[in-house]
Amino acid sequence: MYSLENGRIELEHGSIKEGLIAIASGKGGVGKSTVTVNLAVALKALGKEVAIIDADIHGFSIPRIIGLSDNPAALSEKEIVPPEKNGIKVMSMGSFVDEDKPIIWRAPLLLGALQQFMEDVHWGELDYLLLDLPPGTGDMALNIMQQLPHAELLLVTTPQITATNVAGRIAGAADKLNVELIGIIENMSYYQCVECDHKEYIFGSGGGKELARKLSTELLGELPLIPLIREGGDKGQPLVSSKPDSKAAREYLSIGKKIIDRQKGFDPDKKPMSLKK
Ligand SMILES: Nc1ncnc2c1ncn2[C@@H]1O[C@H](COP(=O)(O)OP(=O)(O)OP(=O)(O)O)[C@@H](O)[C@H]1O
Repeated sequence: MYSLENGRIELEHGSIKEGLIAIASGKGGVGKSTVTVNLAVALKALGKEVAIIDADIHGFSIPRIIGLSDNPAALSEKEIVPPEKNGIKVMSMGSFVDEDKPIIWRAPLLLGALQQFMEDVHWGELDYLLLDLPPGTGDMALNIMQQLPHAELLLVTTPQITATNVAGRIAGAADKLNVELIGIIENMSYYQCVECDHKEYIFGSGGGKELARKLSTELLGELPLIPLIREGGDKGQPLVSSKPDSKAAREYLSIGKKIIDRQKGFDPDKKPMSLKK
């Protein structure tokens, strides 16, 4: 599917220098796709070349959140040019897998689509490739991690105890697959009143911190629950690009910096697998 040379991932039509990051959550609706897009925009603002693969089989929402309307272009059967928005290349498996099909029929197609994306897409020279995983500890998320042994895991959770418990489970499964955990992003940490700035901890507090402690990893940031983030996602104008000076955008930039600062090469002893097409 890819090879490793001089500490970077070499693809058929490009390379990844700094990170192949799988973004996961224990359950749906915690804001994983919203976080993926805003983090990508933050990394781009910090000077990195970034691309996203939308592999969330339960709803391919990345194109909507980033505001992408273009489709990939096929140069030939084995060469695909990805569409771009805000300088970020995006490939959504939704363009290749019929969204009306029940999930059990979509799932097997996804691994084939993932291999095709890694091999046939003109990614160019990337610093980061972010992968929006299906939520939960289902086979899909684990299968994808198994295919991409150099992917590292970034967990998104809300502070709620039920969310952090299931998020912990996916981290445990990743650990068994020898996938490294980068850290935890707590989303919807608190609601901040636009009138008086008062913070309300709607889903409780401290869940992300506690999970990070349990998993011996870092809590990379705590993002507020604010209408601006939801509106940005609905309009296809991610907050980090439309309101870069907002407190939430600055939190995303701080998370992006932490990810960049921890940069280390890809482990040459891990071997990628190829699937039969
Ligand atoms: N911090 C936030 N503040 C306000 N709204 C948010 C925030 N994060 C996400 N949302 C909103 O919550 C909803 C769910 O977000 P999103 O689709 O990103 O979740 P998800 O975890 O990817 O869900 P799934 O995996 O089930 O598709 C969306 O309407 C999104 O705009």
